[in-house]
Amino acid sequence: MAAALSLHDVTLHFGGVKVLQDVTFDVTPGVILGLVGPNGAGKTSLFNCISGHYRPSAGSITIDGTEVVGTAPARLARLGLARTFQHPALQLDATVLENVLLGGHTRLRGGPVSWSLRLPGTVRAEREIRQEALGLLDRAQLGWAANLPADELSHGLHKGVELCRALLSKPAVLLLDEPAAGLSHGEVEQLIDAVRRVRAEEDITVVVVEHHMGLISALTDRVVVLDHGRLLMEGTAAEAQSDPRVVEAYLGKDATDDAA
Ligand SMILES: Nc1ncnc2c1ncn2[C@@H]1O[C@H](COP(=O)(O)OP(=O)(O)OP(=O)(O)O)[C@@H](O)[C@H]1O
Repeated sequence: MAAALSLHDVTLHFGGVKVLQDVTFDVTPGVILGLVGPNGAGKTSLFNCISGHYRPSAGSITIDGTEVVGTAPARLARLGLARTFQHPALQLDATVLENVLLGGHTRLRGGPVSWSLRLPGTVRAEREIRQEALGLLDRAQLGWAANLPADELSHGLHKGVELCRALLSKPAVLLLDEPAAGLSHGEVEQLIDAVRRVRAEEDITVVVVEHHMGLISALTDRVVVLDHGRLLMEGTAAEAQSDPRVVEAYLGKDATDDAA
């Protein structure tokens, strides 16, 4: 079930450096939101605040009204948040399937003791989750790689495996951090299709950080533009691309003056 994500006055300081200042926006359930902005704007830092990897210096972040600031990433996963990383974080010596199965962990009831007792409910749930993992890999055209060590796959395929792992947790909110980085043109097209399919088949809210404006235009319902740690504008991708403030943030004031 897609969840609402709300940020209110999120501020992050590293020592004396203000990385994020009073960032406020809402993401409606079921929407794909793009988080864009020039290098160093604070996109990844904001992402890390949402996913619990950074703790904001001030402000509030809620998922369906529940405050999540200060909640550890593992607990956030149980609350329905999943993310991918700019540089896929896979266990390279484990198989592709084993990597995807890590995403199903949050769906198993009980804890290490009941899991190790191999109770019938645990065995049944594990079997179902394994079938779902194989189904996700098949749909991502990665079924052939299920039993290969992740190490043997390319960077582009690692991104696909990471997306399967995130989806196996059945997230209410999915965060994608630069999913197109390092992908070929064809791989970006496949990624766009994959996220569209997820959108059509799952009830899910997606936030995507991305520099690839083709992907942002193709996928997002709305975008939030950050610049120097502040929210610069919010609207559709087309509105953002024609907004003089956004053009100036990306290209610098001189370039916009030249174009005038
Ligand atoms: N752990 C950290 N300690 C100190 N400064 C940091 C840390 N992480 C990020 N910063 C600084 O915060 C600012 C925002 O960085 P961030 O990576 O969030 O930007 P970004 O918009 O994601 O950039 P890019 O598009 O290049 O990935 C930068 O000035 C960066 O140097």
